[in-house]
Amino acid sequence: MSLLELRAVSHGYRQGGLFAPRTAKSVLRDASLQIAPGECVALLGPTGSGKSTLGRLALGLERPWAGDVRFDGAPLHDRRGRIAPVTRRAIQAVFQDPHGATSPRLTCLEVLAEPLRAGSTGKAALRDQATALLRDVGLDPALLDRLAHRLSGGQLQRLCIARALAPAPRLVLLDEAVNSLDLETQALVLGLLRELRRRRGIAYLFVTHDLRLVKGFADRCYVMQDGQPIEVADPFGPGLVPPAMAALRAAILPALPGPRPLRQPAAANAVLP
Ligand SMILES: Nc1ncnc2c1ncn2[C@@H]1O[C@H](COP(=O)(O)OP(=O)(O)OP(=O)(O)O)[C@@H](O)[C@H]1O
Repeated sequence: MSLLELRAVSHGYRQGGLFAPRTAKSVLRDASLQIAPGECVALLGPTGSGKSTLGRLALGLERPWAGDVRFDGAPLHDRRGRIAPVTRRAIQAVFQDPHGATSPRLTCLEVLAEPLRAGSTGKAALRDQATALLRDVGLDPALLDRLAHRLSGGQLQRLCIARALAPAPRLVLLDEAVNSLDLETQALVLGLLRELRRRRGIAYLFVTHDLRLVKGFADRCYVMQDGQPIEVADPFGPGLVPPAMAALRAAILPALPGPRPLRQPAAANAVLP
């Protein structure tokens, strides 16, 4: 059984307002996608193709115009439009900008306290759990009382990962979660996410526009094409791929650009037309 399933989902946004006619912008059309427990699924696509929209539907932040979003075999929202607390805790997210996702006024402990508070009693127990979470993401527990915004970008993103882990989720949406990091930190954080998945059996929906990040990280891969996620069996192989995937491949620059063909020098005695 799928952990997360989107079945023939259509969604978009109302546009216009006071001085412009109200219209509907369609973003997802008959979109379907499944993630099994413990699976890492990449969702690729160019900017504006609807990846984050699909992610927000998976988190239950928005409800689709049509179709179903199901978690663990049951509708994500009940008939009154609410999400069960246990499901809410089971689906967490890490976004691109760790500074925007944390308050500059909070210490690392306070950032972690909110998701931990629901499950733990007493200050000492909370501190112990926060310490364990920092260790899990490779951060020194001595940072616990430091203001979160005094951390480096890579450290702060690790703290956001720790916060997402706090409610023991079964699915984590990684929405461009490593894209703002430098290449070396990207590799370290991807390694950490891979290790956490192995240890905790978490499933990931890995949203990115960077095809290079998918290799060796995701089990399966979808690309957004005309409002639908299309599964691509081998994004790096020689077979045919959807045009959106071909464009993402073409966007990857060679690591070391090859030598350019030399121009033929004009002959000294060339006859000009
Ligand atoms: N709240 C909103 N109101 C109106 N339009 C929106 C809203 N959110 C997204 N859109 C529009 O929906 C389309 C898809 O946006 P979305 O953010 O899902 O794409 P994306 O593939 O995640 O892009 P990016 O890689 O740039 O984040 C875009 O045209 C965007 O302008």
